[in-house]
Amino acid sequence: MSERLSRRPDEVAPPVRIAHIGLGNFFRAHQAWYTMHAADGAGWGIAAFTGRRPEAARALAPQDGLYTLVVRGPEGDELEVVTSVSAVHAAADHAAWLEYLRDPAVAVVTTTVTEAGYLRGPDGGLDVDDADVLADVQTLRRDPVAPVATVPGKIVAGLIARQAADGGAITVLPCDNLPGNGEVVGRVVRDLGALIDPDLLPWIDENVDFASSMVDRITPAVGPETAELVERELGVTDAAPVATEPFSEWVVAGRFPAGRPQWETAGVMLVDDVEPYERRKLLLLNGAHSLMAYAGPVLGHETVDQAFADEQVRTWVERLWDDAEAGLDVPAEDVAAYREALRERFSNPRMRDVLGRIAADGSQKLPVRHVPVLRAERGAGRLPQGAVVAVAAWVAHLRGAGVPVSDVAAERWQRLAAGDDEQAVRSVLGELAPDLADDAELRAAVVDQVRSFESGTER
Ligand SMILES: NC(=O)c1ccc[n+]([C@@H]2O[C@H](COP(=O)([O-])OP(=O)(O)OC[C@H]3O[C@@H](n4cnc5c(N)ncnc54)[C@H](O)[C@@H]3O)[C@@H](O)[C@H]2O)c1
Ligand SMILES: O=P(O)(O)OC[C@@H](O)[C@@H](O)[C@H](O)[C@H](O)CO
Repeated sequence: MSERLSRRPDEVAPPVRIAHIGLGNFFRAHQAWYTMHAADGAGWGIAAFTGRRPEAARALAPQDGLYTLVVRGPEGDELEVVTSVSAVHAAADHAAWLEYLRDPAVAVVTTTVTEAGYLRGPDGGLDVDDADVLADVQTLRRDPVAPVATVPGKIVAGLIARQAADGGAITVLPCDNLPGNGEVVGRVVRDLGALIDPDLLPWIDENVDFASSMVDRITPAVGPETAELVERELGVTDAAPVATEPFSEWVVAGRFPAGRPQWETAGVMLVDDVEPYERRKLLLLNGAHSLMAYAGPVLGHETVDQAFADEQVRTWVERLWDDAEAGLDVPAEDVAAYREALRERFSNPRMRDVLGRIAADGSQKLPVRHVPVLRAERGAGRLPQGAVVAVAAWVAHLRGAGVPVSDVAAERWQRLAAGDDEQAVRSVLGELAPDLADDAELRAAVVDQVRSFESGTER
């Protein structure tokens, strides 16, 4: 067995200036990589906390935060050891979290905790009925430095600690696939802050910059072959390697009052408004991903490249892209180039991006990836066939077709989708977008498609 990957005695970890929650694969393939490649990256270390379970921190701590990023091109792999993660902590290490947030040198908090991790209620604000949120409210009212469990709870606790320590201004930069992710975080943090201490809100308004970002780099779950490859190629044991694709984009809008790495020198686009980029990515890439995640397994496919090689699936995806294009505020030639890049990215056979990864938490994703297209196209009097297939495939998935359901709100949505298919489609559409449930032509198209998925007549 080879030696464990770790820093040599002369290799100093960069000083911590970023605190991150969600030590998953994507953070390690994306934000940590950009930070390392920034011209001033040697001055920007990241203290990364797991979101819930401690395993990722346990794997990375003996490696001093180092891990190998395997970039899987269609022809071969490139390996690189990422050095920007200076410290790793389990989610439960709340004292360490507060200490970083008190430190004026820490200028940015980033998050990758999935769409569900922000705990939004039906109106987009904090879900104040959620048991974990309620528990955090009680805890923080009792003792602002006591351990809390939710992401909004941790951010609020950190801001309370920073205010008390006079740590100064800071940026919170979410990196999850959510439109207006900065606004989303700003809202849940303020909602929670108001329940703990109304005096916190003016401090937040003055000192906290909620920045937004569009993030893009397809990063599949990691299998054992990745560690075997690292061992073979680099001659070290790495308990936490990550595999990703060559393509990468990060578009960021924020004020960064306490500073930030020179991310633009590593290819990050700093803009005033991320919305057009975000919309393009969510409707085209993520919309197609979700369509394939529900429809692909019904047709016998396990991975994105297998599904995309199926002529029927590809036709649906192209149709979905046609449907979405009308609602994009991006020049037509950019959309054409983006679609062409997606065709290549989805066809990369070496990624082995399993559809089950993408299928999780559809209840958080369809409202963002498909409902805007359904609304816009129905408003224009057209029937968007691609979005119809995506919704129908999700309904069939909730009813037992394809990969097993894994969703934070599985019980509620499976209940809505159960029983008579016409009623099921009406209920699911009504919950996704009440205005769409009254649309008989749309309902009929979705019902037809659900029936063909369930009867196997797609083949
Ligand atoms: N993987 C990708 O291709 C990709 C690309 C762009 C954006 N993203 C964004 O990154 C997120 C994470 O993807 P990943 O590939 O790193 O997944 P992952 O499974 O490797 O990591 C998920 C991370 O989220 C944390 N988490 C999950 N639920 C949480 C909760 N309720 N509260 C707190 N933390 C929670 C986990 O602890 C873990 O750290 C995605 O949901 C997406 O929004 C992923
Ligand atoms: O990460 P999620 O769960 O929001 O969505 C699943 C995929 O669509 C997503 O991870 C893409 O791979 C990613 O957004 C590409 O940048």
